[in-house]
Amino acid sequence: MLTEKAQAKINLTLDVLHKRPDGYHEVEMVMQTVDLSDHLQFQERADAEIVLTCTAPYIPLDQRNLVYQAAHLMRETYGIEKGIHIHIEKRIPVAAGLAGGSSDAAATLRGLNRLWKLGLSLDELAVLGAKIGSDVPFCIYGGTAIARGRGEQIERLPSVSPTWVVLVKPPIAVSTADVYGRLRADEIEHHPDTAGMVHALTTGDVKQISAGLGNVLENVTFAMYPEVERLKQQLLKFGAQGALMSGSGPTLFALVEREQKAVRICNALRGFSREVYLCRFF
Ligand SMILES: C[C@](O)(CO)[C@H](O)COP(=O)(O)OP(=O)(O)OC[C@H]1O[C@@H](n2ccc(N)nc2=O)[C@H](O)[C@@H]1O
Ligand SMILES: Nc1ncnc2c1ncn2[C@@H]1O[C@H](COP(=O)(O)OP(=O)(O)OP(=O)(O)O)[C@@H](O)[C@H]1O
Repeated sequence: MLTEKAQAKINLTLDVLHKRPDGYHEVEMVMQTVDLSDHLQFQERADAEIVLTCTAPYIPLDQRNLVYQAAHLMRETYGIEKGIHIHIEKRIPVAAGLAGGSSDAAATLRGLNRLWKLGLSLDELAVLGAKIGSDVPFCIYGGTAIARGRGEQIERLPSVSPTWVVLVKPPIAVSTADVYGRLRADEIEHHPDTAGMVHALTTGDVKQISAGLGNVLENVTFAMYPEVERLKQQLLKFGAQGALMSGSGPTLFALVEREQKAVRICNALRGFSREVYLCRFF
């Protein structure tokens, strides 16, 4: 049996440049993985089936699951007829803006590449991953990177110091397509400074990184779910230097310099939310 971890991601910046003729949005985002991860186990089967099991209920285990799509794509592309059982131990909150499904798909591509001894590079896996979803290529590499295009063009950045991250997820699920669908790309007033964030990351200074956080999807999700904005205000009130919504939301995060302070913020948040996580850049 082979295992693979699937890390959650946060968007330190998320900028939309314009809407494209193909319906997707041209983005520029600074992405970072954190050490909150799903655990996947791969076991070969004697038949030719793709079988999924998952610890979390309500997640589809058929073609709708991105893990199924990744396994199917690998078999089709490389003419593999072997069956596979993939067990997903879910720890990343679902429909949260943390790329849980995308990261599971990326881990499946990496895991099957090893299991079936295909010898593919990460760059080759990222090209396959883009066929499944815009966030999948970044999840193939993990770490710190700038994503451009519809999110699939990845420029990897040097790894940064393992900053503490407080995550809090309001009890709602947000559809990424809905949020992009409501965005008016030509009416965005404040674009985050991507280059500034890349520079701030090189200093490792949490204050400077926090000051540069920005996500143009925040206002769209806040308008749909005002409780997300209220929770962001709570996070700031509890002493976070900066806070931001990740991806299309609704998860919010704050970067914190010292562990003790991060623990204090988590404890304060637990009075308001059942889903609070303490993790680090990974
Ligand atoms: C919000 C982010 O998670 C930030 O990292 C990503 O931009 C979205 O990545 P994702 O969930 O992997 O997105 P996909 O599964 O490729 O697309 C879901 C839907 O989001 C919209 N979408 C996605 C990416 C993009 N650059 N422009 C878009 O308009 C499209 O309506 C698409 O149908
Ligand atoms: N392996 C998977 N894990 C979780 N959800 C999955 C998976 N495969 C498909 N899905 C479906 O995808 C939907 C979105 O889940 P996911 O957790 O990937 O969202 P997300 O974290 O908001 O992603 P992103 O940040 O890329 O927009 C869920 O409603 C779920 O039914």
